[in-house]
Amino acid sequence: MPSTALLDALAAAAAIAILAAWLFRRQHSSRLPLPPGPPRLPILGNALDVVANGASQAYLKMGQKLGSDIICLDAMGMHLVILNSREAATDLLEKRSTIYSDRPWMTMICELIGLGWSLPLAPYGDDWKLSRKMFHHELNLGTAEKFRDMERTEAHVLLYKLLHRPEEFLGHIRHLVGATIVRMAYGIDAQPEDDPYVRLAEDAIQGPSQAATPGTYLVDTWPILKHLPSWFPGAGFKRDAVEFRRLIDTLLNTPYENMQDRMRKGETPDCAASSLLEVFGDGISADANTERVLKNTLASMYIAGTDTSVSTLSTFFLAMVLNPEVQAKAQMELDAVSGGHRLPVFTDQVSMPYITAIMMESLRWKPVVPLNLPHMSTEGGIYRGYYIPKGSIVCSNDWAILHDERVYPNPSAFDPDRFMKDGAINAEVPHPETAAFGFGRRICPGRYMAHDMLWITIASVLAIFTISKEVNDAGEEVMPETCSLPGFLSHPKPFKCTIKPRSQSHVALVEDATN
Ligand code: HEM
Repeated sequence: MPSTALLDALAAAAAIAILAAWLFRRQHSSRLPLPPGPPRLPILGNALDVVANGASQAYLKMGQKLGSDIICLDAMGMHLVILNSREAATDLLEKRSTIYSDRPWMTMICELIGLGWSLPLAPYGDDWKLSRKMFHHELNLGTAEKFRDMERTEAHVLLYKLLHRPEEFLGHIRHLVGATIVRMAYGIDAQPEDDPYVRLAEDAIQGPSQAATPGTYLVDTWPILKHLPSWFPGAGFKRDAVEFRRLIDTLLNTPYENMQDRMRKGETPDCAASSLLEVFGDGISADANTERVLKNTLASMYIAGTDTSVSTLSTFFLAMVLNPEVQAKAQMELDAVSGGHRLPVFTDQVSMPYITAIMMESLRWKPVVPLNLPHMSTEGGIYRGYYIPKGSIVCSNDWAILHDERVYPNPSAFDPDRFMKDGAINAEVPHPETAAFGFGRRICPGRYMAHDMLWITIASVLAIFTISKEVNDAGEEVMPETCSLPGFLSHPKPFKCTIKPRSQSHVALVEDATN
């Protein structure tokens, strides 16, 4: 039986431990305020201030009203921290990336649809690290260049289609991006029209894109609903999840199996899959864990790379419709370099800074992810005297950063000249890629490939075509709407335009390149 003295000592030790824990909590949480936020209601806190659509602009206004570039909504225990300036985003997401690189777990998309394995949604852990290593191996600044030939070929296919069915330009852009990524990831040459792999990939990401938009599914707010049986009234989300999961599983497995079949037959497709199997496996397969991560990595290229690139290219077309003078200036640059006798090549980049500036401005003017993908903190931390609790959801407001008028004067104008100085890109103006692709350890690993795909497509389209307003039956020009569709990824509202080749000799250039 323990002695009284021992019991006293234990009680004293317990009291000291409790006091120390209390002091620690007090020091690290309650004593310091959260970053500023709107007034909090009892129980609900700021739950009613969380914005689903148009969030980036609403949070910027909220910050301006509160006089702070960092704000915090405390919604029933969930802390949502918005970083409205480049400085705050860099300080937290980059300089303190060891603790701001996790992702929140969204019940519908991560668990029920099962996409928690995909790189953009994966928790910050070993699978994520291995997958980033694979991405880096294939798509870093140097290696991404090996995919340039296929990007150029797909740009030529786009030119051919624009020549023959210009009114379907949005579908053609979608095909260009899908075909490039399927070719790059699995070495599958997509058919020019209605390719089954491109179609599969497009179908498969539709449901998850919808599910990633906050507020679409109640189960993300009340995860307990996931236990409802699928026949239960109101449990339609469970039936949706089964269908979405089936498509995602097909996307994960079918193109990979196609690539492996070809390798077993002795083919060596030149693609990310075979190169990764060479480095991380035995050339044809890898151990079960590595192969699982490898398949996830390849499918993540498609899941994360398509809608984002399609959105930027749609923005480019919209900007050309609205800014004929920008287009004319770009064509002067193109003609001065190529004499109008050939299509652009990647080595032209150095002598075509204005084309690069148009690409930069397309990323800035309507950023694809206006409110960046959420990062989650794995530890509590103090920033500028505010306490940011562990488990906070931290989003950089990329729209606010890219529309900061101190950096980009008259930010709502599409003006590539803002990046130019003395006929070259002005290194003093921050490149929009430094925010449009996110921050820190979670920064987009496909950014170099995206840059190349966008550049060659923009240069090729402007070399051959003039894009202008749609003309209606009465012969009047129709102004396109410039608003974006709702959703966490921003897409310009679909619009019509006129796309005409600049001359017969330009038509001939396309025909030569695609015959
Ligand atoms: C214009 C094109 C693109 C834009 C604007 C874009 C933008 C972004 C942004 C903002 C993020 C989130 C970064 C963060 O959390 O801080 C991201 C993540 C990601 N992007 Fe991109 N992206 C583009 C193209 C691509 C392409 C072509 C690929 C692949 C081939 C790709 C693969 C990924 C992946 C896998 C992630 C998740 C990274 C992680 O969570 O660790 N992206 N992208």
